[in-house]
Amino acid sequence: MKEMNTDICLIRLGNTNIIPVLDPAIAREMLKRQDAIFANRPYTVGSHALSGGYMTTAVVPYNDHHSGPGKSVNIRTATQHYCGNVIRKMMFSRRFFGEPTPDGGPGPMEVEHVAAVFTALKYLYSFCISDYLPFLRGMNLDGQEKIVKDANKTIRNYQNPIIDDRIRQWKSGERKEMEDLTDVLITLKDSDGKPLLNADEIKNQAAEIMIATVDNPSNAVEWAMAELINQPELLAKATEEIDRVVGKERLVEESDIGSLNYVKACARESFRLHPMSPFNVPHVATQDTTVAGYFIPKGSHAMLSRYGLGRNPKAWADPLRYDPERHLKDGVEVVLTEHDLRFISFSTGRRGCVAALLGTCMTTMLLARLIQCFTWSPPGNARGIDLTEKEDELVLVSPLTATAVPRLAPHLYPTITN
Ligand code: HEM
Repeated sequence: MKEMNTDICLIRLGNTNIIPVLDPAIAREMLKRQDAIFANRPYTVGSHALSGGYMTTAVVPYNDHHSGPGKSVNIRTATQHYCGNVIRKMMFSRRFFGEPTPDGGPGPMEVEHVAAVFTALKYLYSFCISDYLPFLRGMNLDGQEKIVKDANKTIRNYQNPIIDDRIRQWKSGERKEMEDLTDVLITLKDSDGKPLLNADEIKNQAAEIMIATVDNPSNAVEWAMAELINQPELLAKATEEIDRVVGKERLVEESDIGSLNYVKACARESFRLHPMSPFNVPHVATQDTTVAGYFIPKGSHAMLSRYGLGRNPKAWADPLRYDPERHLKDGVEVVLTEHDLRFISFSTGRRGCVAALLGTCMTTMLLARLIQCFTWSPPGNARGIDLTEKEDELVLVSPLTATAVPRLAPHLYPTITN
């Protein structure tokens, strides 16, 4: 893929009639502005929002089993809801919708919100006949349109009232300070100083950000944990690195990420071997081009195989083996981006992910905290984790469940408030 003609301009297709596509220019501007908002705070966006996961308290209630044999934890719930918490905090200044469960776990409203986001994501990559024959739109021939519309409605039912209220606050002058990404979207201006986005556009962008954030980090961390629990010697190395860099007196912070090379190598290996989806989002060539000797006529749909690239034996020795150490080189910092496309994490180029830094922070922080905070083993009497993939998706066939025993002092497991 290195031979790719850089003049090629790729744009994105796929269920776009139903799921809005975030304009990358707006996204970049937004992320830039967001940095500025948080720069004046005593915390960075990362350390504030990223510590908002459930993994230390709610999913693994500390007092239940600190000195006991440990408790079974659904790691998929923890990783998916962590991502939901982080992006809701950044978008709407609130981690949760509704009330949590009595033990502090994700309550029914958040479960519904996050589930709807994952449903929308699942169908983003599906072949949908009306994407190719638009006159079929609205007929719900393959059932996908209704599923995605319902999911989209659920997402918006939670988000849109907050956005409407926020627009009202800005109009009435009640709100003057920017707090989060909703404020950024509302106050973006065009070159004439007029609001860049109307209410519907803001709602579309918010829905897109929610959809863009949650699947990759949560899936990569779930797979990394499954692989590491099955290879305890690798888990021990990651734990040793965290204890050496961070110690056991405080939690991993965003500022530690640069030094956690082994943990990042584990996450990077997870992106290589276990991508969230078999293909990158579809693109279309806007002009004739040649890639690796193959002529690609204008208008062709280009689907890069995430699965195929990451497991290509020409690029990776023993490609099916989970081996984080293949990414370690003396004196070189491990990153989760891969611009040579030997596998796809954030992709690259004009339509590559706009949030590689945030995605790296979320993934590394989540994985590092899970490893730092608990000693993990297979659940019950199981001898290992079943690494079978689901038949129609690349996720683990069943949500990863493992036994967790806290390994830090009790005061380091704070109760998270909104
Ligand atoms: C580990 C985390 C993440 C990974 C691995 C990831 C990966 C990707 C990939 C593979 C694409 C498609 C690129 C292409 O079409 O070639 C993409 C696009 C995108 N991502 Fe991410 N992403 C992550 C997190 C995020 C987050 C946190 C946000 C926003 C807050 C985000 C926003 C976007 C947007 C807006 C696009 C569309 C860009 C465009 O179409 O031009 N991503 N991401």
